[in-house]
Amino acid sequence: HMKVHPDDVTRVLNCARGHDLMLEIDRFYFSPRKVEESECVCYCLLMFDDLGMVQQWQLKKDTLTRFLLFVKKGYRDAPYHNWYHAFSVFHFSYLVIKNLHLVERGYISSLEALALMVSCLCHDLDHRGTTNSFQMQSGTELASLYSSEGSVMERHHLAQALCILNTDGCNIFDGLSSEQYSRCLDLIRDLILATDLAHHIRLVQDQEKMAAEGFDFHNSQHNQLLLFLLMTCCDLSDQTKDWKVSRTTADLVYQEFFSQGDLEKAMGNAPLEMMDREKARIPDLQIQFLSHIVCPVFKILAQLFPEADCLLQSTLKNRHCWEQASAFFARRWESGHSSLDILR
Ligand SMILES: Cc1nc2ccc(C(=O)NCC(C)C)cc2n2c(-c3cc(OC(C)(C)C)ccc3Cl)nnc12
Ligand SMILES: [Mg+2]
Ligand SMILES: [Zn+2]
Repeated sequence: HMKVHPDDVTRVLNCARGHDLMLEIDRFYFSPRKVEESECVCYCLLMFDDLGMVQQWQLKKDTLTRFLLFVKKGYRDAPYHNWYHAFSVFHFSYLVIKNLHLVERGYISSLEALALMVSCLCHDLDHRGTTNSFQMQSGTELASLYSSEGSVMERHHLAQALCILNTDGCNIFDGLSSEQYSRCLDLIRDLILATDLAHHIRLVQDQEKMAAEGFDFHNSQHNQLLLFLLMTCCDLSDQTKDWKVSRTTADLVYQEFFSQGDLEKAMGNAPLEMMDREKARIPDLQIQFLSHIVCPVFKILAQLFPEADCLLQSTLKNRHCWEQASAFFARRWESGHSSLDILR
């Protein structure tokens, strides 16, 4: 099983001591993928501390450090679904909590903010770079464990998160009351399961209705819909950064998709066009993904929080870039070139 060396904990704690947050790390345009891998865990500590979470929830720094190191080790080196994805999703939860003043304004409780941050860190633990339908079609061991309930990968990510929390010296919630502890685990369960795309698609109309009506602080359903919306926004946050980040991320996602497509072909199954490196037209697929999934989500966020309008604008700008790339790509595609190198 995974192991974390005590020297690793000491090294991170020394790095965090007297270290102040990197300039502008708390701005929406900051890209967490710029942080050195060896400094990520230290920055997680600093972000928890910056939001007053360490103080408020009596988080012990060595326990939190050990937990973070286990989470980091719990990710595989898939092209996209790796530790850097988890770190960047976590960083975005820090950004929205801090910049939209979600707790001070009473949109979410401090416990919900803590659960959101921890869920972001753990939400894709031990991802293999393949989709839920791939698990089912190829009858993986995860499918045999979870396929009857659906959300196969998300149930595995949750199981891995609970396993780390139950590892000696990693229970960051041992300063919470038993009632707060069970509430926090319920939230983490709901939030990680909410990262299943199918779950999001079922909820998005209710989230749009909530944004149109205006957030009702006395409606617990609005509180829950907002938490799921925030989770999805964090999971998609690369698309709110500049074009280079947005395009690079798409590259990584399609590396995973095309590897899955190759596997499916080798198994005699026909992959989705999106997963078939011979057929997929990435710019057009990205225009669809941004139009149908990404921009609608950040439109809802911007309707609820005017400060978030810059995020919506970034996703629209990135979609425009893909539209220009698509026109250019179509011309090159016709003349036999197929890689994204033309966009470099
Ligand atoms: C750049 C980028 N392109 C993507 C292109 C297509 C798809 C895809 O699954 N299309 C299937 C059809 C039915 C829509 C996802 C993409 N994607 C994600 C992503 C989001 C996820 O789910 C949430 C977060 C709940 C939306 C889950 C998994 C992933 Cl990989 N993250 N970045 C990307
Ligand atoms: Mg996921
Ligand atoms: Zn994710």
